[in-house]
Amino acid sequence: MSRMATVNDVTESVFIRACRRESTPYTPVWFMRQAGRSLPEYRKVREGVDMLTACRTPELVCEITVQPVRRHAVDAAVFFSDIVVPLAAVGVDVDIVPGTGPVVGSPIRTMADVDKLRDLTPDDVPYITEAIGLLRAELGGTPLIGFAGAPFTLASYLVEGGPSRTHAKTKAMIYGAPDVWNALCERLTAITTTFLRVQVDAGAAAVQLFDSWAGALSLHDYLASVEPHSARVLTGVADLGVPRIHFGVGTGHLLAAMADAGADVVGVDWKTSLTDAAALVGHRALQGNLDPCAVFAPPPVMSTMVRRVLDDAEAAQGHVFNLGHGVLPESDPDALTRIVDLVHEHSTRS
Ligand SMILES: Cc1c2[nH]c(c1CCC(=O)O)Cc1[nH]c(c(CCC(=O)O)c1C)Cc1[nH]c(c(CCC(=O)O)c1C)Cc1[nH]c(c(C)c1CCC(=O)O)C2
Repeated sequence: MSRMATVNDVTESVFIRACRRESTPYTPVWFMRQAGRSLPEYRKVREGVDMLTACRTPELVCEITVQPVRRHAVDAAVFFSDIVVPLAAVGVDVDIVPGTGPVVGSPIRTMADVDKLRDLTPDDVPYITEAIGLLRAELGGTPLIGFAGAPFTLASYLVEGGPSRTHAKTKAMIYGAPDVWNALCERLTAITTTFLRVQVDAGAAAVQLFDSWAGALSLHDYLASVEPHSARVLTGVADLGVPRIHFGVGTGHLLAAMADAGADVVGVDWKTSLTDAAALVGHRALQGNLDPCAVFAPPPVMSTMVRRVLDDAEAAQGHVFNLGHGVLPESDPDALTRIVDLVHEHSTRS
């Protein structure tokens, strides 16, 4: 089968094969936030266009998504969008403030607030389908990763009203108003599931569920109040047959639970070694986990750090190389290109 595959068959690409834990000629690599402010060509096309407008402009989304593929020769593209795009599409008053992140005009605190949150339908996001259509033609054999925010990470922005270090108001809702919390997460689960399905239906070859802030929760709270909702999202897209990546930051204590939630690939930040992660997640591929600050290391040190991640990943069957979190805006893009080359060179199997 695979020998018959053409180079344009994304389902047989190195990235998708690694997600499925099949043999690959080398370790595939992409970077979270590879499209973004680290690239001068990104800053140029974003001039005078606010983030949410950019996300709703298919030609711009297509160009920005392809930029890092062109420049770094990464093994996958990640759809240029944001986790709050589906929330804005159902009428939530949310804006993305440069240097801050998502800010919500009327935070959700009560059941009446939750009741105002309506369901997403594919007709709410025609620009997503259109952008992915353009990308399929543009990307050829390079797989496109679609993504969405997991219920907890989305809820945190909605409840806090913006970014939060402690997630105090969100945890107060979990502890003090579990009925409101669960109702909110049920709505977000439906929105997120639809948003992922729209992306796969349009041609995304894999999906990543970002529960970026789940690491702020104890294992007990995660299992009791968050994991069931994320699991419903992941099982809600299982029939689509594309690899599902589940990622969070600071989740060393949650990796087994995040794998059990229904992930094919578990994303790991830089604080947990892939050797330790492999022991926790069982029969799943791993994604990660170079420190995003490795780009600031002198070249020989950076090279050693890349090798260490590849060595640690030998404990896992199936490895997608990535950073442990997103590309920092101040990263030198040439350092990112070097990382791609190093990963390919060091992992080439004869
Ligand atoms: C928590 C979260 C958000 N958005 C996202 C997450 C989960 C991933 C993570 O943990 O980093 C997801 C996201 N946001 C963006 C992508 C693009 C795809 C990629 O290249 O990875 C992805 C995957 C574009 C973006 N989303 C955002 C930018 C920067 C805005 C700009 O370039 O003007 C980009 C490229 C804005 C955004 N949106 C959000 C934040 C925290 C910020 C940064 C605010 C800032 O520092 O200015 C919320």
